[in-house]
Amino acid sequence: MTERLQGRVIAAHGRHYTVEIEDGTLIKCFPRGKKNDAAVGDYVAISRQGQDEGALESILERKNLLFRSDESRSKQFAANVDQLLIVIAVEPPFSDDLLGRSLAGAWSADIAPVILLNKVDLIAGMPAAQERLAPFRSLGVPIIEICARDPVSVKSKVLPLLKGKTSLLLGQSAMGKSTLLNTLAPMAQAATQEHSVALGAGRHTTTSTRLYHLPDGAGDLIDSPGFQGFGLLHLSREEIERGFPEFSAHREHCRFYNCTHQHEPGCGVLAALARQEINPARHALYVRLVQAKDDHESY
Ligand SMILES: Nc1nc2c(ncn2[C@@H]2O[C@H](COP(=O)(O)OP(=O)(O)OP(=O)(O)O)[C@@H](O)[C@H]2O)c(=O)[nH]1
Ligand SMILES: [Zn+2]
Repeated sequence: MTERLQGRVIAAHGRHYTVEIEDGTLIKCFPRGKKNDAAVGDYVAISRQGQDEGALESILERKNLLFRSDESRSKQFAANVDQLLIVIAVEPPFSDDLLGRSLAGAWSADIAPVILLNKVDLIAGMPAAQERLAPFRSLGVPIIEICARDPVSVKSKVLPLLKGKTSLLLGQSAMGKSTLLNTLAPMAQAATQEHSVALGAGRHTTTSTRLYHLPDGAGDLIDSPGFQGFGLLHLSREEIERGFPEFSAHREHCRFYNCTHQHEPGCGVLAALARQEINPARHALYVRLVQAKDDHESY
């Protein structure tokens, strides 16, 4: 007898998925057919076969789907995300490019980004970090200062943001993402190590994407491996443009309806750039993303 159920994908390991059903039971599911390409966070219909195995029958409608990319391809990795938490640190220096890409990726998928500035106990580095964050602050992105090692700081500043939401945690290596996750969800620690690779000296790094429930119903958190890109190659130019909300008021002044804001005469965005109302680094990132997409498509 097979039983039809619905659940949520909480982990993906190559060809099989861990699906959590309503009563909390974890069911190991294999996709039926080839096109059931589910991502962590997906709500799915399954048919249970035995106590803890089943087949993934279909993916229920998604609110959004995020991709990650390397040089050669984009791969979907998280679905139904309400909020993107981007962990950066006072030290080592974070990448402006990656931060800008993460923000563009979030906005293009209609996800609210929040920057978590970690290691604020390293006070000597604070002025420089604040200066580098100024352009992002002026875009209106909330910047929360934390010390991931300190449970008091994490509980008072991060927990309130998470209630009732699925948040995706993203961070370059060494920013303190694992430390934050372990402070937020102590039970996640064991799981992290189980799904991780030892790097020597007892250090572990995340190798697969996983959804954790925070204690006391505080929210759901998706952790993913350190990232190089934010899967922006699959976006259309219009979607990339949505990743730059500060362009939208100026775009209305473009002479051509299909203006790409790179070289066109009468471009409202370029005019705003010339008046220093748009940050040059942000416009340069936009151009890089559009050109990378064009190169990718003609490849
Ligand atoms: N001073 C200080 N150091 C911290 C803080 N949070 C994390 N660290 C240290 O920063 C280093 C990197 O932290 P991790 O949590 O391993 O970083 P990660 O971002 O998960 O990095 P990967 O595992 O490479 O993905 C470790 O040595 C931590 O002890 C903090 O709030 N203050
Ligand atoms: Zn334009």
